[in-house]
Amino acid sequence: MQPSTQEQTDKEKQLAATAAMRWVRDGMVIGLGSGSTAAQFITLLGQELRDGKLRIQATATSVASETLARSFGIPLLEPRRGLRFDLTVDGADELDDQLRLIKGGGGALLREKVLATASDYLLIIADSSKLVPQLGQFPLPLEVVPFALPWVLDAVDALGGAPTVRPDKQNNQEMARTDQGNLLVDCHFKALADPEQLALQLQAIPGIVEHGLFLGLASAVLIGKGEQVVVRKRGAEPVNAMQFTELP
Ligand SMILES: O=C[C@H](O)[C@H](O)[C@H](O)COP(=O)(O)O
Repeated sequence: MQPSTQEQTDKEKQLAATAAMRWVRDGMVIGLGSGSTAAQFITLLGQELRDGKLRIQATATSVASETLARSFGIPLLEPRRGLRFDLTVDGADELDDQLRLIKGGGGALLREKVLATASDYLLIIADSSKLVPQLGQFPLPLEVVPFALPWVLDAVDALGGAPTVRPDKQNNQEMARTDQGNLLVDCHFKALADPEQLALQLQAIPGIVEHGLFLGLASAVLIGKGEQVVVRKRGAEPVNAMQFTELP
């Protein structure tokens, strides 16, 4: 029997997360991403740590990832000045061949961008459905301060973003809240002709704490496709992850 699309996607996520373990070195300080693919990576990392094969320290990008990391006894570092990460491993909702990303489908974009920016190496792990010719089919998430919501919606509408406020998963009548207590707005631009320009426009709107465009941040992307995992770097041909040698 052929595996379902969901089974295939899950397998590709698992393969990408497994390949990412090649990037991990003993003693590293690691940023832990959020979402289902990052959770696979945290699980593998936790298992190695439990088996005594690895000593690392980490900081998580969401309460959910922190809880998972704690369940394996991964030592967690609180935010502090000067803290940098040797490596952060995270998922993505969409990515293009220039390693531009849309993130925040799970609402964790703010902490994810903070850690991505404080990292020497951001490794993105994803299944093959995430690689697209042009960003924008996946709604672009914004984290928004509740007081500013009406004006943010007006401003995003004026940019053609057809914004919707994300409902809470458990209770559709309520609005979803981020780990910081802010709201999430999803923008339906459909196709992002100029992500860099859009990022500047969004940054200029008061009340938007962060947007889900991650531009120039990813060092490399690991994509599970079928039985293989390929590494993509900006301006380079994809390489099989097992043969890739430019590890951090
Ligand atoms: O806010 C969530 C994050 O940006 C995730 O990394 C992203 O949504 C991808 O999640 P998944 O690995 O579950 O597809």
